[in-house]
Amino acid sequence: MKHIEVVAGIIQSGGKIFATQRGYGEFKDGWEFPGGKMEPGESQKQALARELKEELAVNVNVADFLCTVNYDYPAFHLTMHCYFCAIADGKLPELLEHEAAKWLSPAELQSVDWLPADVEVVKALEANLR
Ligand SMILES: Nc1nc2c([nH]c(=O)n2[C@@H]2O[C@H](COP(=O)(O)OP(=O)(O)OP(=O)(O)O)[C@@H](O)[C@H]2O)c(=O)[nH]1
Repeated sequence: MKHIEVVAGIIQSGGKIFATQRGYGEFKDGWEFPGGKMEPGESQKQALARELKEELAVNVNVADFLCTVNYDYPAFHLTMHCYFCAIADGKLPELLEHEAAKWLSPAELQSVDWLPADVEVVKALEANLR
């Protein structure tokens, strides 16, 4: 089966977490942590900073590792590495590719319809924030 390796960012600001809604493709309308596929030669943290800049025009400092999740979708196996991120310069994300975004408090994390692979990430995040 096809294997996709992705890095995703849990952007934190003012005690809230940034969630984005996919605007296109098979998983359109699902909520996720922004990020994307690694390119050859990149570290996970370099890939994540690049993807967040491309998708959200945001400069982040990639901080602590949260978790790696593995999930079998019908068409591919996903490995996703998740890191906390802080906005580097105070400039908030802009939605260049996503259709919507929300800043969620820890208590609101279950209020959006996460992609299947993200359910595990949200559990790890809730445990980490507790
Ligand atoms: N970025 C990201 N992708 C996720 C998450 N959860 C999850 O299942 N995925 C899946 O991981 C796959 C790769 O993500 P991607 O951001 O590179 O998505 P994409 O297929 O639109 O790639 P593209 O930007 O190269 O067109 C997608 O199928 C996406 O649905 C998540 O929280 N963040």
